[in-house]
Amino acid sequence: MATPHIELQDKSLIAKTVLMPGDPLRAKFIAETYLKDVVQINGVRNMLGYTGTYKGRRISVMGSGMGMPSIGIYSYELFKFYDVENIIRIGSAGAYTDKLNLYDVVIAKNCWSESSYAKTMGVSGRKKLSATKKLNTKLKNTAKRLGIPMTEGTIHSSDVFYRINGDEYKDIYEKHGALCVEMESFALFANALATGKNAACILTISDSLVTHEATSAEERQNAFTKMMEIALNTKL
Ligand SMILES: O=P(O)(O)O[C@H]1O[C@H](CO)[C@@H](O)[C@H]1O
Ligand SMILES: O=c1cc[nH]c(=O)[nH]1
Repeated sequence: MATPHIELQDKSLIAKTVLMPGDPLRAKFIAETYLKDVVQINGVRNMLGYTGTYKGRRISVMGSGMGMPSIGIYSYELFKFYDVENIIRIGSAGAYTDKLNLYDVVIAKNCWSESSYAKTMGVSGRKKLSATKKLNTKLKNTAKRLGIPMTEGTIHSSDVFYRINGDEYKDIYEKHGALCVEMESFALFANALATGKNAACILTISDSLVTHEATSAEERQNAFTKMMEIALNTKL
């Protein structure tokens, strides 16, 4: 059974755990760099997805696209129609505090958003949704074992990348405690709630709204390997 956005008929070809970067080419990089015995599981709209093995365990990796409507579609189809149990988003984020530097790794304890996604879906009227605690615990243990420092906290899931008021982040940092901004976790966490599945989000700082430092497009695609290795080395 295929869905409108995932062409795969045989759902057994998708692993129970899916790593989900926004960028489909980051998914391709992970498959080519880390996985063995790789098969492509999706190519619809170029939203590349792969299943392979990592240290003998089956794992899938698939792009989500940018923004909540996009990850909302892919993660719902994976949870609801392909029997996926765990989705770990591995994304890039802009820092809201000078305590975070480029390439630092952040794990979302929860995310705050202005988005109406959870309400529209009928899942929650709340503006702050949590990651699945048991997933976060395992991811944090892996990071510790690998010696990779990881900051846990609230993140901001935004509907807008280019805001007219470039200082708005200061209020969001102060009022909601959001350490950094990305654009998908709120919808992913809402879909996990809607389907009774598990979701987490690990991010690499790609730029800073405070210092205006930034990484290149190529680095965002291929160089954020610490978060990939934390997710890949976590047994679920
Ligand atoms: O690097 P990814 O995972 O795409 O994540 C971040 O990058 C994109 C914006 O450049 C948004 O999707 C945001 O959430
Ligand atoms: O959503 C995002 C992702 C990275 N950097 C930002 O400033 N925003």
